[in-house]
Amino acid sequence: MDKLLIEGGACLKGEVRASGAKNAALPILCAALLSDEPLTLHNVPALQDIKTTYKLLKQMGVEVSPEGTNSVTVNARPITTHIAPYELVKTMRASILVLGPLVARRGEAQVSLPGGCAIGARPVNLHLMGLEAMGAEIRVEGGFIYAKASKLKGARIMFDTVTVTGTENLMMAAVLADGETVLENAAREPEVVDLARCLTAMGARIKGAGTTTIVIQGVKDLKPAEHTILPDRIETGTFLAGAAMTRGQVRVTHTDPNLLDAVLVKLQQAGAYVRTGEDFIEVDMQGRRARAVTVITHPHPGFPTDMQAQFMALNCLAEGTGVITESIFENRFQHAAELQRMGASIKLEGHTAIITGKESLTGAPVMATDLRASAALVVAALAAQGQSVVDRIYHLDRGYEHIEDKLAQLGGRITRIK
Ligand SMILES: CC(=O)N[C@H]1[C@@H](OP(=O)(O)OP(=O)(O)OC[C@H]2O[C@@H](n3ccc(=O)[nH]c3=O)[C@H](O)[C@@H]2O)O[C@H](CO)[C@@H](O)[C@@H]1O
Ligand SMILES: C=C(OP(=O)(O)O)C(=O)O
Repeated sequence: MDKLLIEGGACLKGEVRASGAKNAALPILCAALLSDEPLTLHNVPALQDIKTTYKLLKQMGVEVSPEGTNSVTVNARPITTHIAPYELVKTMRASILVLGPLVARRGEAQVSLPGGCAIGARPVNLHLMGLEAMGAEIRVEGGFIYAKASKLKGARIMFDTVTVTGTENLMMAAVLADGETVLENAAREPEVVDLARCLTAMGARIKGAGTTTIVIQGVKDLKPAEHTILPDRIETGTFLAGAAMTRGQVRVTHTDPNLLDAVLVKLQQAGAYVRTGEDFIEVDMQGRRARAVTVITHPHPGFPTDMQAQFMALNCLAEGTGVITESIFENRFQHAAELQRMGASIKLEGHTAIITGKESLTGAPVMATDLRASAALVVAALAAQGQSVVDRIYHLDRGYEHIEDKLAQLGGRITRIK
């Protein structure tokens, strides 16, 4: 299993390009299942989750070409099976996103309950409730979801919790349903909006994406389309947090500052000078130590839970005491114990972490427990004194494109050990 060897004491400086967003590319690849016409995508990040999705689609008979480049054409004219097997689905949360499209297009789906980051129970009851409201018969048995509907019907669906993939799954299912579907208390994440944009380019009729009410008028079929995946706001934020922790100056290009409002406010509160342009963000700490910040995670446009671990790492080195409250996932503080191994002072009280910043952290062997926890450990190790080995980085490879190359480009001393 690969590890990262990191020599600490870095001051991250320079320019780095943001990749396309994992959490937009994955649902959009699944959206290709809705159409028997080709979908060409650009800015697709080279990630393990993307490779897994290609495997999943290909075993359904879908053509994906050329693989391994940032532009790809997905052609789902043939769908030879409606089964998403456990071996492929177990590693990746987003694989649940084949459920809606398969039921809509094939009238049938058998999808293993999904894996992904172990940051909470992560049930899919709202996805299933929505499909049932649209007329599907659902049964969960032996770790699989079985769904059947000769033709989905438009429905009014009220989510009692904001769910990103739940909103995406039902939006996709509704695209080919009979009549109108209204999704209330829908997720407003930029990745939901990007999916809606792509579906619209494919001929879907969707209004309200980016608000809490999304209205979809079902259409009979879709047409060939082309779409560019939006920039990864979490990858962008990770590099910016890394700059703040290491007292450096980093410009992330090919990104969009409008996607990161809540994160940029916190970086400013931490004492960073933040400059933005149409497609770049620059954080400059001018060699100063960050101030601790208080963060509460919320659905978009609130502070993203996917940036929580990186800000905990930032607080570990900041001046003063910062409080971090995780309100989305019940088990998303696993990085705290690993940061403590590096000398951090963190007190956990239920959903809250109280962090008293230290002047420095010390390198240590640490274990990456989930994707963003891994990212937090990597940036903490870059800022720490001495050497760290970050183990179990397969999580990191699920969601960060060429992370060691990008961080090395910014002056980080980081090597992958095979
Ligand atoms: C592939 C992808 O896009 N992953 C993102 C997506 O995950 P994901 O879509 O899995 O997260 P959700 O938005 O669904 O989860 C939010 C909360 O709702 C709960 N819930 C969700 C569905 C459901 O049927 N029942 C239920 O109770 C979850 O347990 C969680 O407490 O949004 C999360 C929240 O921004 C991000 O951290 C993930 O990076
Ligand atoms: C939690 C995440 O991923 P997933 O939903 O794929 O587990 C993430 O991207 O931070």
